[in-house]
Amino acid sequence: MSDILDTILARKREEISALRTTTTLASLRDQARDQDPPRGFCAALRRAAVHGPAVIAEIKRASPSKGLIRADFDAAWLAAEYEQGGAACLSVLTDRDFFQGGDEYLIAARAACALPVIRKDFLIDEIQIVQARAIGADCVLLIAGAMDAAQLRRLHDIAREQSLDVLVEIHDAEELQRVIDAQLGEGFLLGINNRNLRTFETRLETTLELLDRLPVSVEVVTESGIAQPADVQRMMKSGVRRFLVGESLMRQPSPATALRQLIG
Ligand SMILES: O=C(O)c1ccccc1NCC(=O)[C@H](O)[C@H](O)COP(=O)(O)O
Repeated sequence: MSDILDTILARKREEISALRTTTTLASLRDQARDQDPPRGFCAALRRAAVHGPAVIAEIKRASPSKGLIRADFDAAWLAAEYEQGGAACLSVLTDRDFFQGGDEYLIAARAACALPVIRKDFLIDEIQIVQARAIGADCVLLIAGAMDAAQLRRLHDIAREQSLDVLVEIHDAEELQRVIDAQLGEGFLLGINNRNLRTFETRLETTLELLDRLPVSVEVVTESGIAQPADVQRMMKSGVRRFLVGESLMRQPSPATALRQLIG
C-alpha cells in the first residue's frame, strides 16, 4: 500500500514532466548563473553553532501531518522575524500541493533578510536542483528515503556544481547506510528527521539513537518535533548543536520571541 511519501513523490514526477514542457535545463542554468552568489548555508550554521544552538527556522504554512499551521502567512515578515529572533538560516517549503508552499515564498523570504535559505521540497531530479539555484536557494534538501545511493550521489554532485550546499536527510540506520554507500565526501550536512515521513510518528530519540553510528566529523542537524527549550538542551548535552524547527515557531504570534525563548 502506498503511503504519503510515495504519494508526494508520484506528484513530484508529474510536476517534473510538466516543468520540462514549459522550460529547459539550459534556460534554468542561465537563470541560475544570473543569481547572486549563494550565501553559505553550512558556513552560517557552523558559525552559529560555535556560540550555542544553531537554528534553521522553517517557513511552513501547512503540512500533511498537521494540516493548516498558520492562516496568517506572510513569508517576508516571517523571514524578518526569524532573523531578529536569532536564526542562523531559513528553510522555506516550496511544495504547493501538500504544504501550501511556493517558489514565490522562498524568493520573498530571501529578499527580506540576509540569511541563507534552503529550498525545502522533494527533489528527485536534476531540473529541480538547477531550478532551486535559479530561484535563489543557497542549499537543497536530499531525502535519502526517496532515492537509492547512486541517485543520491548524482543529485548531490549536481547541487555542488551549482554551488549549492546540501542537507542530506535520513530517518534510520538503513538510510544512513545509503548515505555511506553514496560516498559524498565531506562538506554536506546530515539531517536526522525525528519524524517518520511514512507514518508521521515523531520521536526525538531518533536523533539520539543514531548518533553513535556517525563519524564525529559529521555536521548533524536534528529535524522535527523540537518545541521546548528542554528539547534543545537535551540535544546540546548530546553534542547536537544544529536544529531545524518549523511548527512550534510557526504557531506563535511572534516567531521572533518564540525562537529567542527556544534557544535561550
Ligand atoms: O511535516 C510533515 O507532516 C511532513 C510530512 C511528510 C513529509 C515531510 C514532512 N515534513 C517535513 C519536515 O521534515 C519538517 O517540516 C521539518 O523537519 C520541521 O519539522 P517541525 O518542526 O516538526 O515542523
